Amino acid sequence: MENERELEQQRVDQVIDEIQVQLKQTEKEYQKAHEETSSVEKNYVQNAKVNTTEVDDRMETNAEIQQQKQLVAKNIQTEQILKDQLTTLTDLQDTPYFGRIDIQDPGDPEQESLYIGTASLNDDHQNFLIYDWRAPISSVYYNGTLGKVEYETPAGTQETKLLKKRQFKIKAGQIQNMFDTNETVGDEILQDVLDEHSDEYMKNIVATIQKEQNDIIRDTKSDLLLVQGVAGSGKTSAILQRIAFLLYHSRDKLNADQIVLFSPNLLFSRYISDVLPSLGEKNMRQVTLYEFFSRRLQGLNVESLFDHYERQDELSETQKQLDRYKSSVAFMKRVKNYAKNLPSTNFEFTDVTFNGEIVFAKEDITKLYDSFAGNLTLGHRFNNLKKKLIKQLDQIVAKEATSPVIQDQLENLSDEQYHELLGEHEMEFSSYDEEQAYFGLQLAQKQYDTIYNAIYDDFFFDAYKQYGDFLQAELPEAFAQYSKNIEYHRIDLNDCAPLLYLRDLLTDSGQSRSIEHLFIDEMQDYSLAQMVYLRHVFGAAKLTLLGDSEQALYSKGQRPQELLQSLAKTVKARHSNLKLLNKSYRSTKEITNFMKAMLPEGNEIEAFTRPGKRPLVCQVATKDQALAALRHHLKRALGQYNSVALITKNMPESQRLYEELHHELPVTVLEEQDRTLPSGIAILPIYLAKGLEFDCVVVNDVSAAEYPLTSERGILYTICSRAMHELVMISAGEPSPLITQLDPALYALERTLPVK
Ligand SMILES: Nc1ncnc2c1ncn2[C@@H]1O[C@H](COP(=O)(O)OP(=O)(O)OP(=O)(O)O)[C@@H](O)[C@H]1O
Repeated sequence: MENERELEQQRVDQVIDEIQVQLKQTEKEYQKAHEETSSVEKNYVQNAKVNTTEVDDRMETNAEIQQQKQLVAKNIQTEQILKDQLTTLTDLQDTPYFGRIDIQDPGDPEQESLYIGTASLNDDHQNFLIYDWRAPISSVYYNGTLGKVEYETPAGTQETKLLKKRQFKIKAGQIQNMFDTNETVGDEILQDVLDEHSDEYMKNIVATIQKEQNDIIRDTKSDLLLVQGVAGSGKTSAILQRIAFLLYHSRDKLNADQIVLFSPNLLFSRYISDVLPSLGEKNMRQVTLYEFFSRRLQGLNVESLFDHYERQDELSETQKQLDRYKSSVAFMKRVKNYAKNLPSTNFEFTDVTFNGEIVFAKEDITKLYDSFAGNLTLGHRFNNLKKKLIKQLDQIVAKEATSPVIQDQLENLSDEQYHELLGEHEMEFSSYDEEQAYFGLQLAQKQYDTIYNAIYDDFFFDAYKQYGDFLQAELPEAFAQYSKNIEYHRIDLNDCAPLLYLRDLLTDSGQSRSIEHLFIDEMQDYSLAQMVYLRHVFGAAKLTLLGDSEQALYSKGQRPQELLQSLAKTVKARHSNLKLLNKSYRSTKEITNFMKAMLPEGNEIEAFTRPGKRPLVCQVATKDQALAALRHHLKRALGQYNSVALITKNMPESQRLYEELHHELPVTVLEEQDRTLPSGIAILPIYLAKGLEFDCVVVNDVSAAEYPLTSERGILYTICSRAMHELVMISAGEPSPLITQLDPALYALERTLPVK
């Protein structure tokens, strides 16, 4: 093997030589492109300043400017492509590849060695020096054990014989470790990766993708892919590598803007933001449910998922029941039914006013709407209404264009205003009058801009009132609270999806047909009603939903198969697929074994064999002692790890602990709008820690008083599962039954005797 290693190092050196040649070449091309862009830009600025007093001059300048503009845009694009190439080559220079497969195709006497890395590389003679990890043949590396193997290509299933599989760890161009493996992707390198301490950003996992994860990443057939995976099983990692794979697989048809990921919180959004760029791809669009609803309900304060969690404890049983109904598919069906059967006289239209005067009266709008045949679809009728209103507005504007006020403005038009009104258009006027008429109309239209926008944005229809009307008819018990909220410009989370659904159905709006893929992480936090709405919005998208029902903080999880069935029905999927991930990679074996014992069906969870300390339960007698223990462990962990988190059940507890600790320790409380993790110790409630991981997690109080109920299992489980290397739990008094019921061998118990 020593000899082999030398040979492999020689190859690495050769490939790096080639990379360096290409780097130099690309650098030159990039410089050239950059200079060209600068010179075209300079030209463009000078042209834009050309004298524009005469009409002919103005026209010519305008056409030229357009041309220059296009040229600049094209140059910038070329420059960007070259810049991306430079980044890829620079990354490859450090780690050209991580895997090798030796294969022999049927009927071919020769065997071939292929090397696999984060991007492909050819030499001048079109020899593949490195295969991209997403190339069809690369799947053999992740999937196959030695012997006959199959892999999917655009031309169909292919067969080959896998003779050797070799893994490398290469850093700064030097092979640090390499070995042959018969398994999918062997444990040793994975162990190495997982042993490392946490980082501010999540890393890509392409060198160590596991077979089950690979199946998720490369699934191109399902329109609903549901992944149910235990905490730390690589669900988030799988989605991100899947996005990179899809972008590669459909390079000509798909771009990153056509992919949306719903992420649990802003910290998470940033945490994962480096993975795709590290694979040479642009990031997909990311949004939290809160942002999504807030953008669609402008002017209202949308209740966030976090506020929603925080108020759970205050809700009466009746309110909880109402909430459950509003979250159901049945409720969304009622919304649809209501919309379908709504008589035009019950439409909540409103007056459209301009400078205090009514331009369109509510009654007239209703009459107009009523004039369209009832057999048209709702959307059609509404769109016809809009067109008609615009037409009527055009007439008002045309009249206004000849008014003395506008004529007066025309007289005093500056060059700047002239160009602004001309915009991007290339106009030729045969007479002075024609020119005046054109600009008169432009000025009048500008004046009425807000009204045009109001009509385009459906402001002549009051969706909030309409939903109130629906509630009164369908769920009168919920009406008072809803209208009080609206009065204060607020809306409960559970009202958002049904309200928007109603608005969209009645106004034929809100749908994003250009989105091809929708990903939802932490899907256990979404209600089925929200799923119905998201399906409605992203009607053309394929769905990938990832979750862990055990991490549902405030609701009971469903079994995966049942969940798939209800989701497939809800989103009307044709090819649904369920994938389970049972192996947990995040935490040490000891932490995973502790967590899994907490769950009734935890047996299915498999711990990755990375050894560490047993979780520590530190039982003390009083609150003061608990605080002292907390200080002690936080201080110790801070000296040892990159990231330490004190995770609480809710925000008030986080704030209280901050007050207790901030004089002595570098602690920061994280809020919902925070995007970055602080250095030092992060204090945060569990719902903000969703999807994140920390080297050491400290839990403030796991006493029976704090966690008396089995219904709180999800919370404790999710908190514990954020720990990679160490987990410390302080308990003021007897620990929760969720812990005492476990095999005592699973954790270390440290007791401080009560103070006499
Ligand atoms: N194949 C792999 N190779 C290397 N690291 C991996 C692999 N799979 C998962 N990991 C690591 O395990 C940790 C957990 O992964 P990830 O966050 O994707 O899991 P998850 O299932 O989304 O977790 P959770 O639901 O608990 O938030 C991450 O640090 C990730 O990098």
